[in-house]
Amino acid sequence: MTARSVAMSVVLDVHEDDVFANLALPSRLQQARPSTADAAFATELTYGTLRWQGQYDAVIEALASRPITQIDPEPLAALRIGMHQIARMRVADHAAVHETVELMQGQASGRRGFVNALLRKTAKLGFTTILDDLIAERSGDDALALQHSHPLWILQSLRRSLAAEGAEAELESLLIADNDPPAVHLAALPGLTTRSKLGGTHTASPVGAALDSGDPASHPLVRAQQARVQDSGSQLAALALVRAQAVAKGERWLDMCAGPGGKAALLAATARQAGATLIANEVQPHRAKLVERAIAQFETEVTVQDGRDFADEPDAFDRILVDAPCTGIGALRRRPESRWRKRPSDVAQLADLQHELLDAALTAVKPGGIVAYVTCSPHLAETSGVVQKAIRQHSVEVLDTPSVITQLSPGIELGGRDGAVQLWPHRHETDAMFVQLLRRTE
Ligand SMILES: C[S@@+](CC[C@H](N)C(=O)[O-])C[C@H]1O[C@@H](n2cnc3c(N)ncnc32)[C@H](O)[C@@H]1O
Repeated sequence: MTARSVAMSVVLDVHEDDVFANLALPSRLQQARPSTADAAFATELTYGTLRWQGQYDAVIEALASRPITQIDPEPLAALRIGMHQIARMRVADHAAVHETVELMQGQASGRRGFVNALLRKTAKLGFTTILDDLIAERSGDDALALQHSHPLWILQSLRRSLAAEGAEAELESLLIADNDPPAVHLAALPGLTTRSKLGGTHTASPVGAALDSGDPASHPLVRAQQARVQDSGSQLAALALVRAQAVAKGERWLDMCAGPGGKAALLAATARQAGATLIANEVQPHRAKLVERAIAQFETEVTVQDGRDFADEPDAFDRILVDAPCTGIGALRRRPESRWRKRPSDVAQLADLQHELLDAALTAVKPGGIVAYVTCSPHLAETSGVVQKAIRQHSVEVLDTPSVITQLSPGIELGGRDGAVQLWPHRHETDAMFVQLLRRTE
């Protein structure tokens, strides 16, 4: 398999079978065993194509004079990866066209001809010229969405979320950051290693470092299970639960939605140091297995149940992390295809589930105990909306989350948000994590 055919097969599977590119690509590369340079080429071609798909589809539709939905999957995948080579990779136009059409070997000649003609036309007219004309035909958020390859509904929900903290002017910086492949962040597991041993540069998290380059899986401390790959925003969110108030020996902690176990590992390491006990829960059995693997060294119990059922265990925990299932639109940098997969209709359904999970947590936590409500989405319906509803229904004190995060990350610049913290890729170089700490007061 060549680098291009690896990219083509992943792009096709992402659309046809809903696979995740960050899982499919490594396994395809393992089978193909390309050189380091070819692996890098395949990675850039796959992720870049998925990230900028909004622009490529607009150009394809304009040149083909028909909607994307009327183009068969194979020619569409070939056109998308051909466009990415022409638009954003250092590949000569003739090579981009020729090599991409080669990927269509075995396909009907009509399909090959169609891909060939459209890519040639793109190269001849110039991708940027075609795109600029399309952007000029639109206005306002429609134009911005095309320019930055975001679905309109996501762009508008990001706009509303920034506006809620008086920072709407930062929207374009955020859209640019969303399209920037993020640096790999490591977390030093407390009690096992320290961040000064990780190398790289320090991040916003007190246990975090950003790697300049290299494969994180071969980092000696990752191999020794003393450090993990984890976004610094996620690190801060997990540590905020611990830092919210002093930990007493013997405390019981619950990570209600733990899969695949990133925050659970950080909490388990911290719990061991502090003399607390963590239970990590996950509803999906295959994700619970990932949690078991992530925290195997900590003798932490993993349960497999619906988090909402913890409502049947009132006053059982001193601290609960509700890292709720969400649209994930705060982590677009890491999951290039996710922006095209989510629908606006997902939000209301998720917000109901998020509310039920937070509701259960506020019952299962002891009076005086802490709940951290966390999402990797800044959407107001998934963040403040869920928290406000819970506050109306429970006796809780809304804790000053910004001051807890500032203790963890002195000097961090946080926007005002009713006691909550919203992190942003463009400002903090983290995913757009939302964190709200609540103390049960009854
Ligand atoms: C945002 S992810 C959690 C990420 C995790 N905390 C970490 O840091 O690795 C949300 C998780 O919640 C799980 N989930 C979804 N519905 C749930 C439910 N009703 N009860 C418990 N977990 C649920 C999902 O399967 C997913 O693994």
